[in-house]
Amino acid sequence: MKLKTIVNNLHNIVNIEGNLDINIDNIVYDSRKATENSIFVAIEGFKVDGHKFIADAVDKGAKAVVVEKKVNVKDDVSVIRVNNSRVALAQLSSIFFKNPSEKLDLIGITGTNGKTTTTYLIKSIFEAADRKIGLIGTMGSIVGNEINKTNNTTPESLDLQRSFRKMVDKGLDSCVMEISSHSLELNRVDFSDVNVGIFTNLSEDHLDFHKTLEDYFEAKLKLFYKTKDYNIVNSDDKYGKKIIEKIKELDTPVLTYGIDSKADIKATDIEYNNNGVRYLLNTPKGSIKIELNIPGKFSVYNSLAAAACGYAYNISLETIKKALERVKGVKGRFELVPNNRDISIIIDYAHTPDGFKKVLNTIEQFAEGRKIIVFGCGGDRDRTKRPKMGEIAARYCDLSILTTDNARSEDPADIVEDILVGVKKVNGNYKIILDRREAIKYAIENSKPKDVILVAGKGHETYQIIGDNIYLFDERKIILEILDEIK
Ligand SMILES: CC(=O)N[C@H]1[C@@H](OP(=O)(O)OP(=O)(O)OC[C@H]2O[C@@H](n3ccc(=O)[nH]c3=O)[C@H](O)[C@@H]2O)O[C@H](CO)[C@@H](O)[C@@H]1O[C@H](C)C(=O)N[C@@H](C)C(=O)N[C@H](CCC(=O)O)C(=O)O
Ligand SMILES: Nc1ncnc2c1ncn2[C@@H]1O[C@H](COP(=O)(O)OP(=O)(O)OP(=O)(O)O)[C@@H](O)[C@H]1O
Repeated sequence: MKLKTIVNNLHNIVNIEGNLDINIDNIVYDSRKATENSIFVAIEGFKVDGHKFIADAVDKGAKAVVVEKKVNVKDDVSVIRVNNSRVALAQLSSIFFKNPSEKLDLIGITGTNGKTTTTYLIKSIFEAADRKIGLIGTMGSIVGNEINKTNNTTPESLDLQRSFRKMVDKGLDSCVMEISSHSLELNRVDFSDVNVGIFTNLSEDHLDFHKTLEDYFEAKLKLFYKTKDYNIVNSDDKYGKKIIEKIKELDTPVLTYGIDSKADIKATDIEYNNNGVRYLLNTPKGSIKIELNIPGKFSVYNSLAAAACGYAYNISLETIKKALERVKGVKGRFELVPNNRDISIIIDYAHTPDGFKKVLNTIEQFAEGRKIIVFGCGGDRDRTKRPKMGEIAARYCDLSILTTDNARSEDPADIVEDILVGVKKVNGNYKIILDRREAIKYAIENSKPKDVILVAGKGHETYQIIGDNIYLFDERKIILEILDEIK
């Protein structure tokens, strides 16, 4: 594609120097990935300034650079100066890949908890309706049978547009994706043509990045001003109510869902058990019984959001029912590990105070024995949530075993100290075992029949990040190994 074709439509240009009549074969935002005839977009990041790597990108063959600052480059390199490199990257990428999101029904889900699960439920509903749908989120991107790991829950705009292009080329007609608050703040989904926006809930998380809960809310809110066809909002959630109030003047219609509030899509007659939930799904077009194979009230919410999305696309209630009922759960989300000790061992990705409350509430609905939790908190991430998670664990559980999560550059013992503040506040019963494998082993060895052990925080992840090293740590395999060792 000619550079001028890309640049002519670019917003926010401050200045252009150099030849635009050149061919561009690639766009990169990481100099290390620059190739012959590429455009390098220099981003001032949180850790380093991409402008420092312009010479590196040019050495590797970049013929144009997009910058925010004045720079000196070789004469044969074109320089496009813009107001905001991240926004420019999003637009360049969309143009370069020929606006692929316009050819997809794009459904974006935002919220603190439930995004991943809801994407999988929607995928199931669309597939049951014979739609061809791709998925992008924490567990990677799925295009047909191909699953690719992604660096972020919501990838950088360039990677996102490339995935959309792939979906269109492979004949998919829709895509469901998680839209993190970071991605909304950092313009990763700018120039993506979003049809439906879904809000699950909002509670404390990521306060290292957003600073206040209000900023976090404002970031999430942006999604609902981008959508064309529907906004689907949880009307039981305090922030969901705020969103409904704010967006009611927009042309995009709002569909609400909930259990306790007046909602368009509503669950009634709910019955919980340790394997799932039954409820009556009520919609403006009628009601139908749902038997979900994922336990907990939060699963009712996630399935209501997914059902509302199916409803928005005119998918029949029978199809929605069939699709929801065939989902057996998502890896690492309330995943039960089979054992013959008559205990329940649950692996769950809950890693926020709200996630903890929800998952422990669910356990309380069926637990007959003691409740034991094994968990740590991530290093180099929001520290404010550590004592809160400690307090919640100690309030709900008979024993909290404090251990290591992805400690990253922090000392695991320091992280545990932060958690301990909350545990001690409510005089919780605790034990510290920093080695996560040993912590899990202790929990299992010291359990009695009917006890419930929740191993929280890592969910689907199969590794542990300690310092700069990534160690293999597949919790489900490790639990099975331990069960074998101690049988
Ligand atoms: C805080 C944050 O969001 N950071 C994101 C940001 O990185 P950054 O701005 O810090 O980048 P940097 O390392 O300073 O580098 C600046 C620029 O120089 C470039 N560079 C760097 C080195 C070099 O040799 N050459 C070069 O060109 C880099 O490619 C980059 O373009 O831009 C990168 C590229 O898009 C992201 O991968 C990175 O996400 C990091 C990995 C991250 O941890 N993000 C988290 C906080 C995040 O976004 N999480 C949400 C999910 C949250 C949830 O719901 O759980 C998500 O959507 O993933
Ligand atoms: N609707 C919900 N409300 C509260 N907690 C939930 C909800 N859905 C799931 N959870 C809890 O949060 C954990 C994470 O769920 P899920 O991965 O679906 O959320 P997410 O929004 O994708 O989170 P992340 O982006 O951090 O992966 C689950 O394992 C469960 O314990």
